[in-house]
Amino acid sequence: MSTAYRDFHLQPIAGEWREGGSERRTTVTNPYDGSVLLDIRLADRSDLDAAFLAAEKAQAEWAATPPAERSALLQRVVEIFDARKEEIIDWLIREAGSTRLKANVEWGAARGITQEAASMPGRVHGMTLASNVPGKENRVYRKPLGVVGVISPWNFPLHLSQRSIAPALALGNAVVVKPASDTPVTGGLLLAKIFEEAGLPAGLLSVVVGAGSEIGDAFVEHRVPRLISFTGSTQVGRGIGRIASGGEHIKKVSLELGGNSPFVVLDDADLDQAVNAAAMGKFLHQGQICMAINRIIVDESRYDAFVERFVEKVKGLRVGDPDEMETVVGPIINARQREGLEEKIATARREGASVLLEGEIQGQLVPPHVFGDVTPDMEISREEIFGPLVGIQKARDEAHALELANGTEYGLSSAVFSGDLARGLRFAQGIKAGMTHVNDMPVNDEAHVPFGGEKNSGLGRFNGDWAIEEFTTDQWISVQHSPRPYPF
Ligand SMILES: NC(=O)C1=CN([C@@H]2O[C@H](COP(=O)(O)OP(=O)(O)OC[C@H]3O[C@@H](n4cnc5c(N)ncnc54)[C@H](O)[C@@H]3O)[C@@H](O)[C@H]2O)C=CC1
Ligand SMILES: O=C(O)c1ccc(O)c(O)c1
Repeated sequence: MSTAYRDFHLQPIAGEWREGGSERRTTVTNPYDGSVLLDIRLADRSDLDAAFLAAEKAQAEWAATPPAERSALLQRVVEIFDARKEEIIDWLIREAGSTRLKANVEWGAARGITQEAASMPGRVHGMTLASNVPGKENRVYRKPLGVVGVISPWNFPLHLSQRSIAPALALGNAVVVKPASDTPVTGGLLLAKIFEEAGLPAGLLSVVVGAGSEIGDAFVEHRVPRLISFTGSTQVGRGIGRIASGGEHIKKVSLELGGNSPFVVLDDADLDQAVNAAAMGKFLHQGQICMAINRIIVDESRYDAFVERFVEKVKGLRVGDPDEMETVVGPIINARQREGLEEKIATARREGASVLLEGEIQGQLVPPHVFGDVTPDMEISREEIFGPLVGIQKARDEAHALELANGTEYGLSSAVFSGDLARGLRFAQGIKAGMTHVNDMPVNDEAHVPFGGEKNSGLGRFNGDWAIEEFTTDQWISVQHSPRPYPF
């Protein structure tokens, strides 16, 4: 059994593990018990420069590596995920406040996208196209972008970094990652250790642990990255989109942003199935998932029955120590997020929502709160909650339910329950979102299926062929086989 990884106070920058150069340090704590996990000196702009320049230097040789060699390396990463599963899960519990249940889900998602990425090197294809110019042959070469900058959030830190890192490397790119300050280990440092153990050549993967406010803009503005793959809030994503597409060094940008998932229960839904899906889709990871249910919309004919069964189900959810298998609702990641949830609870009450379920907040543990008689203009409907709170709205009929479902700036994930699958599919096709699930919760992600949002939930798609599109680019090369006559 390999010894557990250590020295996470150091960062893998330009092929060496070293202390950051900033004057600033950050202390990473366990959100459940407040214990200090590590103290790390942050990276500064010179670290950022070194990381990007080393990536640029190493990338050309990596891109020329035979696809089978790149696939084999990703396969070794999968094997290390298996060998170190308990170590990875333990870090997700201690650093990200994941329940053991969620940590297993996240380990599986990150392993799954790594396995999918291992198949990508052999799936890249160019094409030849006939030409209208006599004697010309048109060739389209599909090439890696070069260096990819990845910025990831704290909620599913391992998977939301890996779903960019693994495909980008598999396709011949080099990568520099900036994880969220709350989760530097599971958001990047742990993955760097795994790729290093798998034999990834030095310089191809750097992790810069720094405050978004200190190195964030410099990261996006830098000359080297050809794509910024960002996952995070819509607010931050807007700024990144502006710099990437409008700064001195224009580059591609992929934005996976906030969500406000509607969970619609039509009048012919199986209520028990809907209640179970709603509980899981709302309270997994204490609701800190971009796809999590943000609004429950129930046909008024089923509202009372749904509320009664849902509240009864949620009352039984275990809140507490994330390390225990039975725990469903663990800690909120930090004080700022918890305070935001306290404000959302107060605002829901002030705006007239009825309290169907509440509980005492203890430390970072916020028990499930359920509000009834919610209207679309209330903050708890309009804004992303990102916590274990939910409001339930009444729909007059199917058309009103669809109007409510589409009535926000977001369009990431969504769900609809109906006893008639054709009806459910028709309803789903009317929802303006990147992802919709009929008779299931909106929290779904499969490594070969396109993941992403519409409207203010972002731009681009992850997974499968969509990742190949995202992390490569086309070059048209024409070959003039016979002299071309020009008019002058
Ligand atoms: N669409 C999706 O797939 C997902 C979206 N999210 C969204 O992320 C949010 C929660 O995660 P947070 O980490 O709090 O989001 P955030 O937007 O505050 O931070 C995300 C990342 O951006 C970095 N950052 C902050 N300011 C920056 C700047 N000026 N330049 C460059 N980087 C900067 C942060 O350090 C972090 O690494 C929620 O809104 C959630 O909906 C979270 C997970 C997945
Ligand atoms: O955005 C998220 O929170 C999130 C969580 C889990 C996933 O598998 C995913 O693709 C996104």
